[in-house]
Amino acid sequence: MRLHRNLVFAVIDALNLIFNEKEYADKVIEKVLRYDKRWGARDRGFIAETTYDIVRWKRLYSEIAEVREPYSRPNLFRLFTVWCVLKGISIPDWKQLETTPERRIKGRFDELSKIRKFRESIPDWLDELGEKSLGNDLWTKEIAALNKQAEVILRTNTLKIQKAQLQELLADSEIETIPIEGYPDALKLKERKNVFTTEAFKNGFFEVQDASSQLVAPFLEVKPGQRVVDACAGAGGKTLHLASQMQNKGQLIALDIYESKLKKLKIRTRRNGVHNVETRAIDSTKVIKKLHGSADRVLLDAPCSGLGVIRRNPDSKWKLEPEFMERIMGVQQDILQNYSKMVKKGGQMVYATCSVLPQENTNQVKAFLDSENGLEFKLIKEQNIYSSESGYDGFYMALIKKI
Ligand SMILES: C[S@@+](CC[C@H](N)C(=O)[O-])C[C@H]1O[C@@H](n2cnc3c(N)ncnc32)[C@H](O)[C@@H]1O
Repeated sequence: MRLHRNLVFAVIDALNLIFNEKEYADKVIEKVLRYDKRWGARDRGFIAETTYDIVRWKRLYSEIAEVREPYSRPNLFRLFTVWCVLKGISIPDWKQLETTPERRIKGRFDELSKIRKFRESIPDWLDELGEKSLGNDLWTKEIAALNKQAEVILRTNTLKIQKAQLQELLADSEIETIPIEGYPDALKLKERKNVFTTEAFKNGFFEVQDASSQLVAPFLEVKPGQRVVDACAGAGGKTLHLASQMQNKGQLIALDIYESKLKKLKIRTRRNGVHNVETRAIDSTKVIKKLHGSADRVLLDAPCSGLGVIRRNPDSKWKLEPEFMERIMGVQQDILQNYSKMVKKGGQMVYATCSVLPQENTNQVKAFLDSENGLEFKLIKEQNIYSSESGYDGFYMALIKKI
């Protein structure tokens, strides 16, 4: 691979913003990709993937290069040099890239790879928490799986098109996909491509949604005509899936504490041809109280550590903090305690997270069921989805019935 100076400089700029200015990686990449309109798909792919790679392996590469935060520009180039050597890319003769002892980099890599927190490039506290929560064997496998680059998975919008038809349509735009067994609406891209510029996307024929996430809406067992509340709807990934499962019939109320996210959801409903969604921002406890005892189905896709989705958000490894974990677990229990009141007798709710930690998952459900508010509820089934077993994101979901 021949390295182009302006693309490498864009990567260094991106790393500076992510590591030193603490900006979000996805936003930074969007910004940096706007530098030059002439860059083609391969150039853009190089910038995005190289930046994500170095973010993912920040701790390992920093240890190898013996550099510390905040990173000076020469030190960011040192991280980049480590990336080149470990990828087997020959280092160009640029003044920014000093002659590097390749053998030393490879030697340090072999040595550090014996220790999980360096090999998997994770903070000490997170490695300790993972091992304590999942046990040594499962955590070792899981964190390795969570460090792999995520594939691009689409969910067919069955309100508009059937999967086979969508597959053909995408093939016409040179996007080859394969169905995934056990995930009825999913298509996996054979090769990473930008799907957002396709006519099929603009026409609302699909959404990009990880395979594990596609299991959540069906777990709630919604039926057309029901009243369904999606209580932590965000920008609506699962709301749209619920709407298609309800065949656009019935009432789907999408709630979130952020109006801005619900606005994005509205735009997506229009593209998807979804007509049965009503959004309401939770700006007081009244919003929930009004819905007490009224919903056939409630989805609690709770805010969480996001540990199950670090394949696609590798910078969250560096943003997560123990204090945040404590706080978010409090929010999760509040959500179970208060939002479960919206379920009517005989109705069902799903509590889900994109985390693999039992503290955020099965323990929260157990604490709820053991509490006074939980007395009228019964656990029907729960599922831990580990990335190391499924090959997709880590998730948890529990189906709970009000008796
Ligand atoms: C895991 S995300 C939801 C993702 C979304 N369901 C989807 O499929 O795209 C959790 C959401 O919960 C929202 N949230 C955080 N605290 C909340 C609360 N107390 N009540 C309702 N929503 C909350 C966040 O704004 C965030 O959008």
